[in-house]
Amino acid sequence: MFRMLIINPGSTSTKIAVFDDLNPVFVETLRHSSEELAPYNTIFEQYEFRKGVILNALKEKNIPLESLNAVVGRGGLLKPIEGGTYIVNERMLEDLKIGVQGQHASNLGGVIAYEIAKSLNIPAYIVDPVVVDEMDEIARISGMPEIQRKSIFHALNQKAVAKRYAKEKGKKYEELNLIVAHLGGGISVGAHRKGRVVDVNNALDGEGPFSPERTGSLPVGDLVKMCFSGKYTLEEMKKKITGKGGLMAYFGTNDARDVKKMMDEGNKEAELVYKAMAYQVAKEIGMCATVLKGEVDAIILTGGLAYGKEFVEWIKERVSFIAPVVVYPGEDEMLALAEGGLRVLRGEEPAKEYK
Ligand SMILES: Nc1ncnc2c1ncn2[C@@H]1O[C@H](COP(=O)(O)OP(=O)(O)O)[C@@H](O)[C@H]1O
Ligand SMILES: CCCC(=O)OP(=O)(O)O
Repeated sequence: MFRMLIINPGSTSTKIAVFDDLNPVFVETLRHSSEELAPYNTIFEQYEFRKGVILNALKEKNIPLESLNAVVGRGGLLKPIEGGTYIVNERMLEDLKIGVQGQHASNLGGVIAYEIAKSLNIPAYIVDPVVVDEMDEIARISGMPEIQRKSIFHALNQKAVAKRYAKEKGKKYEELNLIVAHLGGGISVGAHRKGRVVDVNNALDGEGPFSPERTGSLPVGDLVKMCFSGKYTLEEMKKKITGKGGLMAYFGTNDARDVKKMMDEGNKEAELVYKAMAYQVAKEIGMCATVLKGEVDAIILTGGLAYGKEFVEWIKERVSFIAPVVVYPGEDEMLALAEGGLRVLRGEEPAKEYK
């Protein structure tokens, strides 16, 4: 039996679990409000806070660190790589620390996993990081030669729920065409063609639907004017797009439940913006249907926002004509991380090396 600590830092939460093989000993989601994270200017500044939260959870559950055989973290903004389980090595650590493709909480997954594992002399892994890249060449063309579209998305959960759906239908993931919308702090909508995510919006950096804390795509001309208005620094503009965009910008909260409450209390702006977020998700799903030439076996809605019944209904009413809609609220990421770690610990596959 192998005992693994699983670490999954998201933009609005830290998810922690301990698995004995594939049996969860405990799984916990600690949500972080925007106020709680406000004092930290960079993701890396959150290191001690997030690590502390993880070590406290282990202490509270009376799980001795020495009982662990490996630590598995959600992987961050590395260079584009193929999916799979990677050993955390020095080169990866460096790229996670500098944020070679940007800043996101998942960068801390590998770093914290490495630090905890190092002190125990056990291995640290990451699985299917947010930079898994299976995009078709045609999808990379942006319309401006200097800019290429990038694959940055909830690869771990999108793949995990797509495989779960396939299993439930008695099919192979590689036999199906699926559209998966991960609705979390960031939102990504991916076109999965026969087991490959051939197109997906960059969920981090100004593409796709707006989300609890991101703007998604914006009218480019207006954005350029704002950038050159002299009112904002580069850092301020970046924060407006990622971290302080979307629901945060309109209402000062990244918690969709707060916005729902405002809507229920009669706030018309809250209703309009919450509905607009669902509208943009539906439009993105429609785009993915064209990528798959209309041959779509199912549309899967997942992530924290998929717990919102109205939110799901607003999407469904616009996309149900494309294919059956299946809802898996929350995520399957913790089990997917444990599965990825265990395959390597059991010697079923070698850990990949990040170069
Ligand atoms: N019951 C619910 N109804 C509506 N939204 C919810 C519910 N539970 C969580 N959420 C929203 O889901 C979002 C976080 O999703 P999650 O997938 O956990 O994010 P991340 O992993 O990116 O931090 C937050 O905006 C949160 O308010
Ligand atoms: C960086 C892409 C994945 C993402 O947006 O994750 P969160 O929703 O956890 O912020």
